[in-house]
Amino acid sequence: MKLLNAAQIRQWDAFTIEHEPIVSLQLMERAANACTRWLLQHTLADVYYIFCGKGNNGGDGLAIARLLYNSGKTAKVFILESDAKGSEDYISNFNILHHLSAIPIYQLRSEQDLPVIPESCIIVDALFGTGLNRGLTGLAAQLVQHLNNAQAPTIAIDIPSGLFCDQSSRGQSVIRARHTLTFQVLKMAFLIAENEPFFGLVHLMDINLLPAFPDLVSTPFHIINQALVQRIYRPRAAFAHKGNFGHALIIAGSYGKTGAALLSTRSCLRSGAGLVSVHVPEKSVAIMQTGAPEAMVLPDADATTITRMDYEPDPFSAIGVGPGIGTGIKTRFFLRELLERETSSLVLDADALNIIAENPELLNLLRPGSILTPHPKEFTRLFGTQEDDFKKVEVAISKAMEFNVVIVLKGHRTLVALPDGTGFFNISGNAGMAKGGSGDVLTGMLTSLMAQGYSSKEAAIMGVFLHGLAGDFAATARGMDAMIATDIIEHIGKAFEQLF
Ligand SMILES: NC(=O)C1=CN([C@@H]2O[C@H](COP(=O)(O)OP(=O)(O)OC[C@H]3O[C@@H](n4cnc5c(N)ncnc54)[C@H](O)[C@@H]3O)[C@@H](O)[C@H]2O)[C@@H](O)CC1
Ligand SMILES: Nc1ncnc2c1ncn2[C@@H]1O[C@H](COP(=O)(O)OP(=O)(O)O)[C@@H](O)[C@H]1O
Ligand SMILES: [K+]
Repeated sequence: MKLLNAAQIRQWDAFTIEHEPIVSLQLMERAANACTRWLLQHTLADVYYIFCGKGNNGGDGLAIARLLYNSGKTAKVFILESDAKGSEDYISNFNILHHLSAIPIYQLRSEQDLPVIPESCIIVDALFGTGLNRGLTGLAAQLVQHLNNAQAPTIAIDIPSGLFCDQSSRGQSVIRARHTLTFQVLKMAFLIAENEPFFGLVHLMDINLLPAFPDLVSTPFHIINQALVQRIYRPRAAFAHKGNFGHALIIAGSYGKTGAALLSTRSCLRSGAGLVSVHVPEKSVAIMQTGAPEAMVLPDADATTITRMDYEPDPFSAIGVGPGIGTGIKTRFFLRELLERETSSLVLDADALNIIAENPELLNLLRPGSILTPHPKEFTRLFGTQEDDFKKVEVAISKAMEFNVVIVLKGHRTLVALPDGTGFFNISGNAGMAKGGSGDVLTGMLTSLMAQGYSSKEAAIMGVFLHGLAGDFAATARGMDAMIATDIIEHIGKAFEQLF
């Protein structure tokens, strides 16, 4: 699914108005109706303090005030005054409201006008929407601070006021909403970690924009959804044999970190590979054979670390390397040798990435289409500190292009950055996965998918989606606090079932 920017969303509104046909004011009424329905269903308050700007976001707020009033609620409207005349639909809604004398309208012209806000009311933030074109200053910034200091919860309409849709809002005055009711589609701002304090829980309000529009525009950004992954997934043929599903090799573990090797191997086994081998330090062999009897074990010559390749890498259809291997000198030599000898693409995670970060020339040895799976700290070690999280997305994509690899920047909204310059955000997964071992599980899944012949782009998109979905099922079964990485593995099968 394409992730549109603010300008494209505006064009989509206009396209719908032109082709449906529907006039702009009716579209605003549709948007306000959807928000009002949500407010009536999900909030218990009788009194709503509705703060409006003079653009269309403010117009939404005025229409919501009227609809809440019609539903028996008390609505008080506060208008952030400016020299602006107000958008056409704002003015229309203002005129309707003006005739309804039961709804008080207060004009905010200076700090003295800022109202006392009762704890028991709901604040509706309709100051600025996707039309924000500069940071908030003056009375607007004071009002935002005033609302953020209030005890009453704030519901933002479309986007918290002051938050930019497509660029960083660091250092700006921004509404901190408990919920955001956003129209039709997610905005990029909601996928970026640094914005978490502002948008709260995001709810999509369907306003029936015409579905034909997104096909007409191009964007480098996409959202990974079930439909996309279903198109990638290839069901297993009934007459298939294990030779059809590749041979995956996991290189993982060191003394005290055999668990990382076990988690990657088990998740690799659970994700469909025909054969799975695992290269571990000699002392880990018995643990591996007991913990993952379906896998074949290649013992290292060294008792406690990975040091040597005593086998040819070529027979393996995919190799995943890194979880728990440490960054010791012999392991560093090993990784260099692997990168020099291996002719196909790899999945590189954890300490493999840390070794590369210390020896950046190794980046030039990566085969095209290799997958790197850094978490934010590993990403910083590899590619330096970025000034904000939007920049991080930009750098991930530019590095994917520069080194012709796939970069999976992990987090709540994992980004799959592709060498063709596009970026795919994953929206499955939950905070229960923020525990040691979850990343090892992802490495096993990606290696398994690559071994089965999925391209690195397909494997990365499908792998992060299934990993998150398995995490969501694990959270339902065990709870976010209690779930562990093993529970994610246990639910990989259920995640695959969603693709049939
Ligand atoms: N027909 C439509 O186009 C629809 C639009 N909708 C609403 O319209 C919103 C977008 O409306 P607009 O494009 O009018 O934009 P806004 O309502 O975000 O307001 C933009 C206005 O504020 C001014 N402004 C921007 N940044 C400012 C700043 N920092 N300080 C002071 N003034 C600033 C702009 O110059 C402009 O006049 C959406 O977020 C959504 O809420 C919805 O009603 C759905 C339908
Ligand atoms: N809050 C969260 N929401 C969704 N997914 C998360 C969250 N926290 C972590 N994850 C996922 O769990 C995995 C953690 O990986 P990583 O940090 O490498 O862990 P590990 O140390 O176990 O290897 C990533 O795939 C990440 O996307
Ligand atoms: K808003």
